[in-house]
Amino acid sequence: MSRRNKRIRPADEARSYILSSSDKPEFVEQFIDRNKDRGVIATQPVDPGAFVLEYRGELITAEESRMRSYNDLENTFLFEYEWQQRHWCIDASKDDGSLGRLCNDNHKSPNCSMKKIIVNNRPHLCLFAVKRIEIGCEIEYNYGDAQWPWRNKDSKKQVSAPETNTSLTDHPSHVDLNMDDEIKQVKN
Ligand SMILES: C[S@@+](CC[C@H](N)C(=O)[O-])C[C@H]1O[C@@H](n2cnc3c(N)ncnc32)[C@H](O)[C@@H]1O
Repeated sequence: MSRRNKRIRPADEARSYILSSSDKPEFVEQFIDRNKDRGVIATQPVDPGAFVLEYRGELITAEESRMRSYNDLENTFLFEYEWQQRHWCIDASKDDGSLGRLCNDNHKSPNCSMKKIIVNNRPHLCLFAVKRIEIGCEIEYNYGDAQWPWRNKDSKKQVSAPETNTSLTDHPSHVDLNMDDEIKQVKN
């Protein structure tokens, strides 16, 4: 008798967490350091390709996001992307207790990447592992090409003091207009 592979497909797992608006219990929020403040840590090993977390927030058009007023810190919780020839934004500026919005930037060797995943004809953003992630490792992805101040070693001190940090203004949000990994969800 052939053994059935019961491992859930990453896209199906993503869909089920999207629909239940919940996070996988094997990830936890943790204080990282003075510069990053909070981040997200794996409490179980994660296989390459596995679904990690949804970047949950309010789905609005990019035009709408430009009409709203955000402070510099809130701006870093906006993620702009393209879907069906339109520009969209996930506004995760409100702290809803979800973990995806707390994952920090790593443009050199991220362990996750962001993908669009379409559920009930709405584009969601989810993090998937690009390599094995060991217990205790921080979940990190590449915020995109903007000149984020923490990427410049000289601006380290400035980033650690958000109230005086005005350098984010020129780079208001994560922008990934070329994200080509789209997972179309067809299962209902
Ligand atoms: C989307 S939030 C991530 C969650 C944030 N760490 C928190 O505690 O709310 C983006 C902010 O995290 C910090 N951050 C993200 N990646 C960082 C990094 N690699 N180094 C230093 N700070 C980082 C910056 O302050 C940035 O404004």
